[in-house]
Amino acid sequence: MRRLPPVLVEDGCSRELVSLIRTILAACKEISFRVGQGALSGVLGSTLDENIQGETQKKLDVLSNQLLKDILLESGYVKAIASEEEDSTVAGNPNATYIVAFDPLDGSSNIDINSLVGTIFSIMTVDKDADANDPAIFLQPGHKQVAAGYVLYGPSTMLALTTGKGTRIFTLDKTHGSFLLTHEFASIPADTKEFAINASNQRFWTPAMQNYVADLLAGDAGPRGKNFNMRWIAAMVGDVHRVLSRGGLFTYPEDTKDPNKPYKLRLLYEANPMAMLIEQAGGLAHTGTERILDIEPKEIHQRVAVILGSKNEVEACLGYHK
Ligand SMILES: O=P(O)(O)OC[C@H]1O[C@](O)(COP(=O)(O)O)[C@@H](O)[C@@H]1O
Ligand SMILES: [Mg+2]
Ligand SMILES: [Mg+2]
Repeated sequence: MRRLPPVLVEDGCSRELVSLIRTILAACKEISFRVGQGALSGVLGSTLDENIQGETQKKLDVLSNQLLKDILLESGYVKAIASEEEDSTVAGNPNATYIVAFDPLDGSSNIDINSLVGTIFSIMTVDKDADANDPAIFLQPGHKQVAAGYVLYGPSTMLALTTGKGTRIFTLDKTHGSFLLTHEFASIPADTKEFAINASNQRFWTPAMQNYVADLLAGDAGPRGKNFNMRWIAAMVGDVHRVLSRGGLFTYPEDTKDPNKPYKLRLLYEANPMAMLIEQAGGLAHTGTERILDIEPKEIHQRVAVILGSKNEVEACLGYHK
């Protein structure tokens, strides 16, 4: 089986980009080890702190963030980083041209129940003379990402990665510490009978989403004429991995539960990298009104509605939003 670096070199990635991706993965291997140690790691449970978004930080959120931040800033490959767990961006090498946005640990509520979590990352470029201290360098639409990926810490540790030439899946060989190519090109089936949504928010959805899900639930007796199955892992990284593996529709739509927070998922380090991975595997990623990768971000922790997955099913869902 092929190791990651030669695969990236064959794709025409620069030496620097390959090194940057390997640097991110070095931190992810350490996170994988800590997650695998579970209760023995001493980092389960919450801290007494909240992040800038008002969410309680888990000890593993903080540790994962520190590992990624330290290794990236020390590497010299990045001009700046943006993280879910950092109030603002953090400057790195002023002469570098890469910037990285990441969700150090996605699915935090799963940590204490030994369920799926992962790390999501997005890599973009900036001018050499751009100001490393200016958060605005991150405000680029997702179609400008040069690479995006996630590492899923499950029964095995897997990497889904795209540099714009398809989406590949690697598995961490823990005996050697290498990511090996185990799925050359992910291809999401256009049709599906599976969807993922947090149904406890149903009464807060827009009428369009209420109608769409009602028709899915009506099954073969309803207008869709087929029965659907439902799954919810409560970690976007796990739900997206299922969609990449066997198709499906995943959505975290707009809701009115908290009038100050109509959307849950973050654009720069959740929606954008996942949208690139999904599109590169033949799927679609939309908000209901626009393609996720075309959104012009206004701030680094911006949230968006997300509807992604199997092409025909996402289009069916969008049909209700017209
Ligand atoms: O708690 P809910 O409503 O099921 O939301 C789950 C969603 O929240 C998230 O866990 C948010 O990510 P973080 O854990 O990084 O904050 C997504 O991964 C997931 O899809
Ligand atoms: Mg997350
Ligand atoms: Mg997180």
